[in-house]
Parts: sequence; C-alpha cells; structure tokens
Amino acid sequence: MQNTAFDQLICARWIIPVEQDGQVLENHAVGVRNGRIVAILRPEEIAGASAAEHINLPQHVLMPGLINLHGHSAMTLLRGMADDKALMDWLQNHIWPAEGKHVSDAFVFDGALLAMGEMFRSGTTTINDMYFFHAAMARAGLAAGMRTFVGCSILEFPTVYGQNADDYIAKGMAERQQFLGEELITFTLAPHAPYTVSDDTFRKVVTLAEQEDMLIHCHIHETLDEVNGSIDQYQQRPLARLAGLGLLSPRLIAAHMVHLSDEEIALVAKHGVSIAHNPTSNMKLASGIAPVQKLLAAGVNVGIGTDGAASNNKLDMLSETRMGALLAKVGTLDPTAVPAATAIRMATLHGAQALGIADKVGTVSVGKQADLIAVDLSAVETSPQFDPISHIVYAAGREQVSHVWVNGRAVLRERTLTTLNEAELKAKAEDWRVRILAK
Ligand SMILES: CSC[C@H]1O[C@@H](n2cnc3c(O)ncnc32)[C@H](O)[C@@H]1O
Ligand SMILES: [Zn+2]
Repeated sequence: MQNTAFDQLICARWIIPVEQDGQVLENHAVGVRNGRIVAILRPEEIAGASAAEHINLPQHVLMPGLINLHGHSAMTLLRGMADDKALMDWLQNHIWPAEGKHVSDAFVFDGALLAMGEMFRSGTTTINDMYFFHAAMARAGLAAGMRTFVGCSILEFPTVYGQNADDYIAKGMAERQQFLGEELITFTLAPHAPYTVSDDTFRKVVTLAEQEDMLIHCHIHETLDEVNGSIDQYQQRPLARLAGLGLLSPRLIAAHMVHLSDEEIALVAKHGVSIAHNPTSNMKLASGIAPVQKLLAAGVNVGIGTDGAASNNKLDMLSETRMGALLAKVGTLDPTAVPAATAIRMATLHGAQALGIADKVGTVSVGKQADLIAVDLSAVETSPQFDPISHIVYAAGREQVSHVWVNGRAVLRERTLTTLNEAELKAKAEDWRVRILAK
C-alpha cells in the first residue's frame, strides 16, 4: 500500500475514526482515491506514499463529517425574527405568518445556500432537512456539494407550497423525480407533526414510504402541549397513535422526542426508530430535556440536529454536540451521562445510521466516502492538548474547523468556502432582510 498513488493524502496529528469509542490514531494519514477512503496509513508508511495532493494537518484532528439530523435550512433567512417564545406562540403568531408572506423557490434556494455555508464552516457534511420548495433545496445541495436529505413536507392545511396533504405529497414526489440519479440528494417523506397531520395521511405516508423505500422524518413529542393536545383530541399520546398507524419502524426519524415515558422509550427501541435530538432548540423554546441517556441505554439510535436557525439560532453541529453532552448531564444530575466520545458518535455515526448511509459515511474507515473534517487545535482556546476527543466536544469552536470534504471534494479549505461565495451569501441575506421588512 505504501507506494500507491492517492488523489489526496491527508496527514493529521490525530484521527478520531469513531469506529470504536475513545479510539484516537496519532500521526496517521488517510489516503483518498475517487472520493473514497482507500487507506489509513501508519506513521512509518507515510513517507513512502505518493499523492497528487498532500494535505498536512500538523495540529489538527481529522474526523468524520458531522451529520445534522434535523434542520430547516432555509429558515436562516428568518434568524433572529422571533426569539424567546414557546413553540406554538413562535410558530402560529410569528413563523407561519412570515413563511406565508415570503417563502418561495428563491427564498428556499438562497436560504439553503446561506445555511450550507454556515454548516460547512462548522463541520457539517450531511443535512437531513424538511421544508418547502424541495427542488430548490436539492439544487442548493448540488450547488454547494453537501450531502442533502430533502424532506417533502406534508401538512393538512394550505401554505405557500401546498393546498392539502395529497397536494403536498404529489408535489414532493414530482420534485423528487428530477433528482433520482443524484448521489448527494435523497428525498424523504416529512409529515410535519402529529398535531398537523391526520390519521389518513399518516397511513398514506407509511404505504408510500414502503412502496418507494423512503425514510420518514417527523417532529414528535416536542412539547407537553403536543402530548396533552393529542390526549384531548385522540384520547391517546402521539406516540401511541402513531404506533397504531404503523409509523414506528427503522424508517422513522423522530425529531425532538422530549417527553417520553419509560414504556415509550421501550416502544421506540423495539421498533428501531431513530431520534434526532435538538438540544439547543429544545432549550430555547423551553420544550424540555430529552431523556437521551435512557434512550441510549435502551439501545435507541440517537443522532443530533440543530433544528432551524429561527429556533437555535446557530447551525453549528460542533456547538450542538457540546450542548447534547452538557444537557444530558444537567438533565440527569449525572456527570457521566453522554460522555464526549458518545456525543461524537451521536453527531456522526448515529446520524449516518438513522439515514441508512452508515455503509458510506459516519466513520473514518477504508471503503467509506471521504466525508471528513479537520479541526485545528493549535489555538489558545484548545491548549494544551491532553485529549482531542475532549477538545472536540468541550473546548473547540467552529472557527477552528479548517477543512471539510464531501466525497473527497474540499468544500472548505483553510476556512475558505470553495463552492460558495461568502460575500454573495451575505448580500443575498441582506436583500431578503430588506424585502421582508418592506412587506
Ligand atoms: C413542514 S416542515 C417545515 C415547517 O416546520 C416548522 N418548524 C420549524 N421548527 C419547528 C419545530 O421545532 N417544531 C415544529 N415545527 C417547526 C417550520 O417553520 C415550517 O413551517
Ligand atoms: Zn424542526
């Protein structure tokens, strides 16, 4: 293997492969060919290796790209519009009226590119999104070079995008057709939430997901109001209702899942449901603290998401990973809850498992695609360097993310975006601010 020519040879002070918890390789290198990791070289093998491009990362961690398991990318354009509110007040009195006036194909394209710029700059390589105007989201993913899961949103009521559930489904499935051959783009079905989607529609979603082999992405058990509202309307908690409708399966990515009994945790474990944990959004909307430690102990696959920039307000998976580790501790009064290595695994491999792409990304392993990030630990803020795993979760900031590759393509090099123009992203955001204020 020593003399094989690679497209890229990435030599790093530390590699966190995430194959085994706590594992760190020192002074190793990753050989990439055709966008794929083809070798992990030991220190003594590096001198003999040749490559078209040598990337030296002498004080950096190289690790899998972060997987944002729940987001609404285009909501970057609504960032900071309505803060310090509870979920239903925030949605019904602020966000939905704003979306009704402004969301369009152009809004989604511009907002998604802004989001992707921010996400690359904080180490995210995959986004699992749900919003409106899906072709615009997919085009943004292709333009930016981000691995993009586009959730076809489904609601019962009219919005700028659809009239009723059947209309949302028909439009979403038609937009999906345009991107079927794109390796970076995968469409999912995204019924918004138990309080906005009927039994009939959930049944249709399950049937369609099975027919088309699609994932389902839905907000579930986000607030106590949601749970109590369901008891009033259906005489059942949302999860029991969804179980009866056949929604619980390994296809389902349930966003939030804050309010869960021990029986409900056992139920999601039994059905192989994955959970997208959104610690900052849950704190900011005062939704509550998800029982992540119990979920992990029950064997549930829990990944991490940012939610949208109007409820976070950052799309920073490095910060979200830290929040996930910290919130678990304060929620249980147990400092051992969600240790650093577990938090990293949640933000990488667990996200990949939820999305059914763990054979392709989520670890630094030979045979996987080179969705990788480098984090420079040479800063004052991350000195001294006893333990890179600790620093990634507890000390490093997104400004230390130096390089990001998706399928071996550098989308961030020395902190500079290569596929997106920062000045343009900011100018477009400002245009939208002016337009939104004028209406
Ligand atoms: C139909 S998907 C997009 C839809 O969801 C809204 N939204 C954003 N964040 C949340 C959240 O935390 N809970 C519920 N709904 C949310 C977004 O504004 C769109 O209308
Ligand atoms: Zn959400």
